[in-house]
Amino acid sequence: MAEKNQEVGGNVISKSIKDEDGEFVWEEGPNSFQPTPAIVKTAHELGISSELVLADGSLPRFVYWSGSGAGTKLANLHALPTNLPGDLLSFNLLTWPGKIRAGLGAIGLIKPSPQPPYEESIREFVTRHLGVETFERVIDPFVSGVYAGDPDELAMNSALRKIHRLEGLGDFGPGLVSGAINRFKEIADEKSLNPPDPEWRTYKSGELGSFRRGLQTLPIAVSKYLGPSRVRLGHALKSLDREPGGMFVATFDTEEGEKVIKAKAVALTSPTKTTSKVARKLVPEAKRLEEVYSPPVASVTIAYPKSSFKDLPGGSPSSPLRGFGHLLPRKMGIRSLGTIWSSSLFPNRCPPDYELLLTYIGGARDRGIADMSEADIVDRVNKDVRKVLLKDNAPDGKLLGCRVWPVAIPQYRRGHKEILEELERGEGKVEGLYLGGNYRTGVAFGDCVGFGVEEAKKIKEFLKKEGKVRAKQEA
Ligand SMILES: Cc1cc2nc3c(=O)[nH]c(=O)nc-3n(C[C@H](O)[C@H](O)[C@H](O)COP(=O)(O)OP(=O)(O)OC[C@H]3O[C@@H](n4cnc5c(N)ncnc54)[C@H](O)[C@@H]3O)c2cc1C
Ligand SMILES: C=Cc1c2[nH]c(c1C)Cc1[nH]c(c(CCC(=O)O)c1C)Cc1[nH]c(c(C)c1CCC(=O)O)Cc1[nH]c(c(C)c1C=C)C2
Repeated sequence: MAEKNQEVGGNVISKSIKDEDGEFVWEEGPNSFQPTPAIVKTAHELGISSELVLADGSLPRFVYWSGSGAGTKLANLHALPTNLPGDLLSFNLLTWPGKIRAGLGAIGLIKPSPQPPYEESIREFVTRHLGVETFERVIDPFVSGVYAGDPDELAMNSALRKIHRLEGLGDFGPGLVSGAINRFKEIADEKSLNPPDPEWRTYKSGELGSFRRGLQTLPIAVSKYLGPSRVRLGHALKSLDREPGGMFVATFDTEEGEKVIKAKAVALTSPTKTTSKVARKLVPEAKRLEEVYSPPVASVTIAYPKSSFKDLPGGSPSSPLRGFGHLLPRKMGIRSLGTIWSSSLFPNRCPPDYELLLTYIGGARDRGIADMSEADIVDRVNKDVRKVLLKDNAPDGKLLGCRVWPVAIPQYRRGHKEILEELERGEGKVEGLYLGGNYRTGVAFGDCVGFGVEEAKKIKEFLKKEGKVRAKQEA
């Protein structure tokens, strides 16, 4: 394995410090994952199952919405429904007309207008099915909370493809609910065909995962398993060729100068910019990866004393935060995208007198974040957190980390599907080359792990076949 940086994990970076107040553990990239069989299996095989921590799936995801028709809620925080349809009665982020429009659209009693003859954006699809209000108050913040994206640019069939599929999946009507019922049946069938191994850590649907010392535990465990001789840090791939005999020739820039490594198979999981440059000699279609845009996002972690918090839904003075976090719809005019309530999600992330918050700011609709100084970003985040969660007289919090990701999350925009289809055709012509990475696998941490596990099986098969062919040739 070769990696440009001096540590493994890519954008999965977990940090900790101990100071006079106690210990703080935080994330500078992703904060959690939805558990999948591939993650719990990998954790089991690496011997880190006991490090897995699972957050209660019922912790609410809040949306901040003040004024214009929403019912009142403590601190203007509205919990998104987790139990359908039960939670819908108390769900007052939407007005009654908004709820009725969404409900009738979802069950197909308001027939959605036909799909347009071009790739639809998320805004177009959702508005067609569920109405404008659901888009602005629920889906707009959701898109921030997954892609830091622009719902006018993201293509529904690529960015939210599982939901997009529901449109054609239903047996009894055009609504998404009809499709969802069939999808639930498919999921149940898939589960019964591939039951989890009883030795793997079990999890319930809706729970969120991490590791006791943060997400980076997983890539660190992989690199320990491989051992130092097979993990080459500080190796920046600059070109990839192939010898006439079939061996790949990878050339790296390192601190000690240029190094060349030869291999029978190569899995290239670098971000689009690098893959586009390095792979295009062997796969000309990789040039199109230049078109994939990844906006800047900054992550800011600040700890505040528990006494600083307002009265919040589900909170108490000894435990003011109870939830996953809150998202900020663009209509609210608050610059930050949302805040993860890290210490409410996972245990021991900070000393008992504190709460730990991770705020993301920037994204496709706020590209200017890349040009701001860290001090200005932190100042903005502090003001935004104060507005939603803190008492007016709360003292400044303890800043733990601010990291600007200039190229954060690939946007699955219109045309993305076609770029990937071309890439797949090109890749298919170069035996032994495997292209991965979050521009292709899905952006979720779990998607990346799942794709990696499946690709590893293919590579193993390829090397086995290759070994047999060579042995035959040599005999
Ligand atoms: C701020 C942020 C928050 C997120 N939050 C979540 C979340 O809460 N939950 C979730 O599921 N997902 C989240 N994600 C998404 C998820 O973390 C990523 O999609 C996933 O981790 C990407 O993995 P990757 O291996 O494809 O890419 P990366 O992690 O970017 O890895 C690519 C690697 O390639 C290396 N590299 C680059 N160029 C070269 C070269 N020339 N030679 C050698 N190596 C090179 C890089 O150094 C890097 O290590 C978040 C992402 C970001 C940025
Ligand atoms: C506000 C910015 C961001 C926050 N998280 C991310 C960004 C850009 C990145 C991200 N978050 C999730 C995923 C994985 C998606 C998946 O398919 O599993 C990614 C790439 C998970 C996620 N986060 C939120 C939701 C609703 C989801 C989907 C799955 C789930 O419900 O768990 C909500 C959320 N994200 C952020 C905040 C502040 C937030 C608040 C409720 C931050």
